[in-house]
Amino acid sequence: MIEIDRVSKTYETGNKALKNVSLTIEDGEFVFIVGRSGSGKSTLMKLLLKELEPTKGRIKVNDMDLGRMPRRYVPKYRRGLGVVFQDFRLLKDRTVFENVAFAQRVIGVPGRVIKESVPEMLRMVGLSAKYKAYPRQLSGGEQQRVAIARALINDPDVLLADEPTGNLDSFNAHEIMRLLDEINQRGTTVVVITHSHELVEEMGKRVITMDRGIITDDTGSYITPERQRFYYEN
Ligand SMILES: Nc1ncnc2c1ncn2[C@@H]1O[C@H](COP(=O)(O)OP(=O)(O)OP(=O)(O)O)[C@@H](O)[C@H]1O
Repeated sequence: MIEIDRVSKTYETGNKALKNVSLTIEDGEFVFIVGRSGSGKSTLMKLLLKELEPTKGRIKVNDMDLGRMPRRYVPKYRRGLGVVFQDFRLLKDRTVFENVAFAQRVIGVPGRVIKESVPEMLRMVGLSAKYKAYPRQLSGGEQQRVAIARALINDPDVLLADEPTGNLDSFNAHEIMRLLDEINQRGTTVVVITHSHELVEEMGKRVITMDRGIITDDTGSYITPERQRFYYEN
């Protein structure tokens, strides 16, 4: 569960990126975060990744209070989250297989396990045939699938995706959304930041709208506003 409790973030420039934002995302939810440029979406993502610290308020992920997390634990915490970006961020000089395997190698997963886990993950994202290819030999949609496979290989509870379809055409964007939905059906909590109204409407999921640092709308949630209020008042 992700619990954001009265969080504000003011940058050194005086820019108030988030103003007293409270939000709960339950295990297993699929949530879109939308809002125009500068509304605070990426700031929220960076706070969740503990790349930034809130100016005020508290963030808990799976009952861990990020503000009290020892520095040495942060890399391990981040590895527990799957992250996907608009620009894929693959290793250009490594194959598809190696890009996914790398995430396991760095945490010391034995080679014999990787030999089984990577092909299985590539099957899940529909890229079994391309395991030997290099990123430059793949389409944008395929590169994003590799990035998703890499994000999921260590079995995170939460997948955070920042504009995952921003560089894709409409067909590939739909395919990636379908894949994220499937991943969510398998039990992973999925949080997607996007500008695409079309995709958001089609998916029929919870949509959190941000504007100038506050949440202006939260629809389609299976947590009622009453429950949210109860939670924060108790
Ligand atoms: N490092 C920074 N220093 C100062 N101000 C910042 C910094 N990063 C973001 N901001 C400001 O904080 C506000 C929120 O920015 P943020 O990047 O979170 O918005 P966003 O909703 O993700 O926008 P976009 O959709 O364009 O990515 C903006 O006013 C932005 O200019």
